[in-house]
Amino acid sequence: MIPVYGAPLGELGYGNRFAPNFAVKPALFSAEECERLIERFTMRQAEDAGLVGEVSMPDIRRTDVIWLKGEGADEWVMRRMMGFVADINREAFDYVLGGFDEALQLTRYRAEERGHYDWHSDRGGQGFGRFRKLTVVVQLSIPESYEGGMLEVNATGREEAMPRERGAAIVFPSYVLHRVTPVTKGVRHSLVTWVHGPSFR
Ligand SMILES: O=C(O)CCC(=O)C(=O)O
Ligand SMILES: [Fe+2]
Repeated sequence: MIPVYGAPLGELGYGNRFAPNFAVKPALFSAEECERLIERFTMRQAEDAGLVGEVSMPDIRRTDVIWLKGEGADEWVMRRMMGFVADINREAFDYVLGGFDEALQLTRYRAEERGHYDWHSDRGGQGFGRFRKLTVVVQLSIPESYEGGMLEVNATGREEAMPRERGAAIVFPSYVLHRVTPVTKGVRHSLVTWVHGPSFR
């Protein structure tokens, strides 16, 4: 049973006992796997598989990103995500999903630049951004190794802090507002995946 946070409402007649605002799966990735992904930032000059990008909208967002295509040496990451999303969607969200139409994002937030990402929704924008239905964030860093950098979601008009445990996956509908507060000490890393599909109906 996948733990689902956000009150289960019981059977209300729509065939979905949970319909959660978000869900959390502890330890989707092991400590070693998180470390392996974080290392990509130190190897980045040698990268040829991953696309490397800097994001410049510093008021809204101050992060470094590396894009993983989920192929070759990174295929295991995509496989883990696909299996997990299939399970959590079946158990909790029950959305009609199509696929993983964008690269996976490795994100780094550094205290020295007050790394952060202000309130936003992942839906909209261009291309496949309009078809995002679920967002999955994996906490890659050791919680004690950084301060600030809280992932918060606001699905109901109330801000809720997400767990920080290393390897935990947090899933929410991509339209839900969320943010990462400024990192004030150390570095926070995350892995972000979007799942796409046809419009809600
Ligand atoms: O790093 C995170 O926890 C969230 C990142 C995010 O919201 C995004 O890249 O859209
Ligand atoms: Fe986001």
